[in-house]
Amino acid sequence: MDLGEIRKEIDEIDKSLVESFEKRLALCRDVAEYKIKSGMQVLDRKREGEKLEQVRNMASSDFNRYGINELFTQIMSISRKLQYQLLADKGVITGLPFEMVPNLQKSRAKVVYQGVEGAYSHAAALQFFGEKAKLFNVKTWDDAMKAICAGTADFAVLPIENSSAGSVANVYDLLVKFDNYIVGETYVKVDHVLLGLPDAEISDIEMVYSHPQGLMQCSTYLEEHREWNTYSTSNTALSAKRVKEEGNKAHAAIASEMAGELYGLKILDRNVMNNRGNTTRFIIVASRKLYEATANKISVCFETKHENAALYNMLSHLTYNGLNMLKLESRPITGRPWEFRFFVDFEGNLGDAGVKNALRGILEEANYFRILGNYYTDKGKSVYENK
Ligand SMILES: C=C(O[C@@H]1C=C(C(=O)O)C=C[C@H]1O)C(=O)O
Repeated sequence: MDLGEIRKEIDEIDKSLVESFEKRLALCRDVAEYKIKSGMQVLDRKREGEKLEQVRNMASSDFNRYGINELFTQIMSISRKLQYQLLADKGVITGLPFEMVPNLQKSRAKVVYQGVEGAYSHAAALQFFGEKAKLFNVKTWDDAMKAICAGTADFAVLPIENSSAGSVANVYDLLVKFDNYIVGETYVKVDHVLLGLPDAEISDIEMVYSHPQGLMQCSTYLEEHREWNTYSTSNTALSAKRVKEEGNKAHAAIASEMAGELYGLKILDRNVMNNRGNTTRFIIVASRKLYEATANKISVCFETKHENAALYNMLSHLTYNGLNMLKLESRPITGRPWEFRFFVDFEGNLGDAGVKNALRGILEEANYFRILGNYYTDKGKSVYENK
């Protein structure tokens, strides 16, 4: 047979596939009407499982069985998405339990950060809230979360990821542990320096203190000085404070220039980071479900069934609704070895129809689901363009 003729035959088959697909979707619309009236859920796992088995059995080879399984998984997923849209149009999917506010009340807010004065979290809090806010610090990130739950602070400022060391895993876990919400974010340029006592020289150094993230972000520099011991502290600024208090010329800290000034230390070396564009993204967390009208980024967290294509199917809700994913993170679920909880950031506002539709789909199909917040991002432009 000639190629042109084979393709003509394929075109005929595709035409009938499209016709059948459209007929099938029209029936799914009827199913949606039925579900709206009866209050039934869109997803029916049992029916889908039986359907897949039925169509797999119709195929004539293992290769085709696999293909048919994949094809029908997608067809049913599209059918569900159509139904969610219809439910949204009919007002069955109502607004989300988040309150839109014109702006966050920043200027006189009570703001908590972890660490001591001079820490990068302190710089982030100042950058986001300005000088008029009432800032205070606590020992741990957990304490910061508790402060907003208790109402002693309106907002907490927590580091969530660094451009070279990656995600701050514990903060992701705290977002699940506490019923608090992300209402903003801010990017801080992290310019680490090596700090020592005023009379110390670089040749005196034997021990370097810093937060584990600080040590990680300067790993190449520290590799060049293998003779130095490193010691983790709970905060970069605290490591500077410790060098000052110990008064030992052999001790140095990796921290910010601001921390060096605050604790009267000398800069022994600059540009000690692996990456000069080193930046940390901080989230602003509150106990209320608020979002600003200008919010353009959504963070959610979900758990899926531990089965083939589970994550792929969840993320297809974003694809199908034209939503751009910004980040995917996973964290182990305590007590369930090798099972993971996923954190997804994507672009959008909770008022957008596409966003509501995607969230509805994920909500129905996930084992666990939470919207962590909707907030404004400039994607770090303020840092990269101004400095
Ligand atoms: C169409 C339905 O809704 C969903 C989609 C299905 C499909 O496309 O075959 C099957 C089950 C449901 O998850 C239905 O309930 O029959």
